[in-house]
Amino acid sequence: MSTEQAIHTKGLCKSFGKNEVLRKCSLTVEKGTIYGFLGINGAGKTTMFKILTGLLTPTLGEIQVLGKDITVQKADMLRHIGSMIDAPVFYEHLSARENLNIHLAYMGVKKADTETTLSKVGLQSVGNQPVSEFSLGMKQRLAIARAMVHQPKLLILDEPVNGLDPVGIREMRDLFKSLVEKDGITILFSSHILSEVEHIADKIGIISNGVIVREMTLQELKKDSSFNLEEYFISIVKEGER
Ligand SMILES: Nc1ncnc2c1ncn2[C@@H]1O[C@H](COP(=O)(O)OP(=O)(O)OP(=O)(O)O)[C@@H](O)[C@H]1O
Repeated sequence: MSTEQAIHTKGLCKSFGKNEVLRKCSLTVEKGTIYGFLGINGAGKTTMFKILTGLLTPTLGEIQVLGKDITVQKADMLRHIGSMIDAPVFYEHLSARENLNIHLAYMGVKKADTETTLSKVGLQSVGNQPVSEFSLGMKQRLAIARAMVHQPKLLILDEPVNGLDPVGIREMRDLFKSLVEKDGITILFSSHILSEVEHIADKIGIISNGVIVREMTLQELKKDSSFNLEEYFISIVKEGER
């Protein structure tokens, strides 16, 4: 694997019983880039993210994350990955700040700038408030804060802007871009908001029925002046159904 790749999977398969959810998936995310992972409901995005973060074991195939085999060096690797997968769960009676501190302790990180992280996601003024008093969007922001507070090299975010208002979506877009441009982080994310993907992704991957059917940079795709991500996505998905 090239050292310039943050994630590389080859022939990755995952079955739940007789249900083949991922089939021979090859996915490559270059370091310091933003990768948008697209697919209709049930296509296999979350399953892929769970495998990449060690929450699920693949049935077959190779996975390199930051140059290491995640299935073998899981504990070491998790320190360098920040993730947000499924609905975030917090200690509701504790404050946002306390939740971040618990996460840091769990990750074995002694020094971290929780204040700056809270400020980056726009929660600095409510850092002492119990999470039970947070709105859905505030919890989403806190989940993003938790994914990044231990300064990972790689962020894996399943629908990170879900539930955010238009202002929040723009703020998170700017945050993700700055994490990549200033801190050299790599981001793999999924979203059904294709306009958002078009705004920030360098590369997209489309998964259909557990198969990665396309992987292209947006730069390549936009060479066609009439390119429209929504039309492109729908045509690829329909192709896969035929
Ligand atoms: N733990 C599990 N046991 C059995 N089947 C599962 C399990 N997790 C996921 N699946 C199945 O795997 C398939 C892919 O699910 P997955 O959650 O990866 O899709 P997704 O692309 O993330 O969908 P969405 O856009 O709705 O979040 C679905 O058919 C789902 O029912």
